[in-house]
This record gives sequence, structure tokens and C-alpha cells, in this order.
Amino acid sequence: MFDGLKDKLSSFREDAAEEVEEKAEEADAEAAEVDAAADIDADATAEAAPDEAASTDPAEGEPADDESAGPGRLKRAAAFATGKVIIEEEDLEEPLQDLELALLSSDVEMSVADRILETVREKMLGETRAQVQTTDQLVTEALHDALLDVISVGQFDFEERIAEADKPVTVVFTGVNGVGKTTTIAKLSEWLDERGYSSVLANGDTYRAGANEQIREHAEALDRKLIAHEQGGDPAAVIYDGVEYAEANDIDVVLGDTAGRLHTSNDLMAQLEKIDRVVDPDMTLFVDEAVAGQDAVKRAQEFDDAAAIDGSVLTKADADSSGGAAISIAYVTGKPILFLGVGQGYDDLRRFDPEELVDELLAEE
Ligand SMILES: Nc1nc2c(ncn2[C@@H]2O[C@H](COP(=O)(O)OP(=O)(O)OP(=O)(O)O)[C@@H](O)[C@H]2O)c(=O)[nH]1
Repeated sequence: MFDGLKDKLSSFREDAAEEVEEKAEEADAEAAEVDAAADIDADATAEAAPDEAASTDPAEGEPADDESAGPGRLKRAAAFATGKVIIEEEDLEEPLQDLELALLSSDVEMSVADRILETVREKMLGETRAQVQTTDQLVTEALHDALLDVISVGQFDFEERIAEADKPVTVVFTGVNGVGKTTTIAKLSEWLDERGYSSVLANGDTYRAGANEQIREHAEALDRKLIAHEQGGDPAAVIYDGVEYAEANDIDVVLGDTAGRLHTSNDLMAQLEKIDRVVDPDMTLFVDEAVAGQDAVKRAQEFDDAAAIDGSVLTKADADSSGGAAISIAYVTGKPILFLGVGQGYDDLRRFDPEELVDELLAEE
């Protein structure tokens, strides 16, 4: 999963470690020279005129006053003497440019890439590493924290929410056509069943011909109750009926489908607002494909504007996707990814765990 991004992050880590290491070695060598010069100088001064050591002419090379050495070099020299290496802005310049390119070419949204770079810079700059610690470790830790920072925005435990909420819990799914909403509803119904929660499906997609048949197939395969109205009916009314059915039959969760719509279709987006108003769902989940990259992120924002979302589900994460949507969507919308769809089977739904994803992205081959 997300192999392209994984490869790019891996080569960034190698290049960054190499670059920083090289620069650090150069600086170490210089620092060692400065140190040695200081020793020789101090010895020579002490021998020549022990009483005048404090007033040595700066031009003669007393390190503390040597302007060509600069404060950075002196700090490095001091750190070097105690077995540390300091990482400077210039060491990171090239690796960070490469990281930015790697992220953008993996379809990571610009503001998210900026944030990641900023965190890596913050974590590494002025960092003193013990000479025994590898630079690769440092780079990996900085990248780990930077990725986790953007991926885990707003994360909450979906199962805990369901467990704690008054029943029935109504969950409505939104998104564009064909991204896998209906399949996700069926998968989630199964996921809930495995955890001891009953669910009813309500087909709020009264727009598309054949939508009832499609969701009915899933309901029958899973042996779940389906609430559906005629094509052209009011989607809010169908989901409302689903809630009443759940209340009357002691069902825990109502899973409400909606018609796939383009975020540019004003009528359908207005209908979504109506569902939100009338049904007042406990949760609205935005569904899109992981492979849609930045388009998915843009659509999530637009759907969120019409009917506030509580989280996202990224489907088709099993297909070779760039990873950009998975990295960006939570940071941009402020709402977490809750599930990943990883196949067409009913059990191909994975609870999204930011820490797990970051570990997977940074795992050694
Ligand atoms: N490989 C893969 N395929 C998926 C996944 N989720 C859904 N699909 C497939 O994507 C196709 C579209 O899924 P649907 O559930 O019909 O999509 P939808 O969003 O409900 O579509 P509309 O009802 O047209 O809006 C189906 O062939 C699904 O089997 C997934 O996680 N991985």
C-alpha cells in the first residue's frame, strides 16, 4: 500500500542522512582544526608570554575572536569537543527541497507538504546528535513526527463513539459517484456485526436507477434489513424511516446511503443539506478513493461545507495509489480518516490507525 510514496520517503531519508552526514563531517573536520589551532595557539601564547595570554591579538588566531570562524563554527567546535554534531540550516537545504518534491509528486496537498517540511526543519535544526547516533535515525524520527502530526488530526475511536452514543446511531455517507459508498456501507455493517452491533441499511440514493437493487444485493448477502423507497422519493424520508425502524426494532446503527453527486451539482448538494437538517445524523462520513489524491481532498472540503463531515473513508487503498489523499485529507478538513477500504470483499475494511500508517511508510524494506 502506498508503495510509491514509501519509496520516495525512503530515498529522501537516505539522501538526507548522507547529505547531513557529509556536511557534518566537513564541519567536524573544520571544528577539529579550530580546536587544534586553539590548542597550539594557547600553548604558544602561554610559552611566549604567559602573563599576556588574555590580550592576544585576534588577527593571530585566538578562536574565540576569529570572525572567519563565525559563531556557527565555534558552536560546532564546542559541540564537537564534547562528542556532539550540530545540524545547521544549510545541511538541510537540499534534502528538504527533495522532500518537498517527493511529497508534491505523491499528490500531497501543498499546505500539508509545507507543514511537514516545517516540522522536519524544526525537529532537526540545531539538533545535536551524539556522534554515535546515526543521522538516519534522526531523519527518520523527524519524518515520523512530521507525518504523524498531519495524519492524526482529529483522530477518534469510531467503535468507542458507537459504544457510547445513544442508540440508534445514525451514520450518513456522502461522496461522488462510484467511489465505493454502497460497498463501504455493506462492509461497515459487517464490521459492526463482528463487534456485536446490529445495523439496518437505508437507501437514501433515490436518484440513480438501479441503486435499490445494488444495495439490496448487499443487504440480502449479509442478511440485513433494507429500508428503501421508490426512485425519485425524498432521501431524507428514507433515512428517517430507517431511524424509526431501528428504534422500533432495537437496532444499534442506521447506515444511510446517499446518491453519488458531483460537488459542483448545486441541487444535489442542497439535498444533502436537507438530509443533514431533517435527519440530523450522529455522524456523516465522506467516502472517496485513495487513488483520487488531491481531488479527493478538494471534494472532502466541498462536501464538508454542504453537510459537515465527521470523518472520511478512503476506498481502494489496495490499488496502487500515491498516498497523497491519506496524508492530506485529515489536515485539510480537520476531520480524521476512520477507515480504509482495501478490497471488494465484505471484510476488506481496515480501521485507520495513523501510527500504523506512518510506521508502514517508514518501514525498512
Ligand atoms: N479494489 C477495491 N474496490 C472497491 C473498494 N470499495 C469499493 N470498490 C468497488 O468500487 C466499485 C464502486 O463501488 P460502489 O459501492 O458501487 O460505489 P458507490 O459510491 O456506491 O457508487 P454510486 O452508487 O454510483 O454512487 C464497485 O465495483 C466496488 O466493488 C475497495 O476498497 N477496493
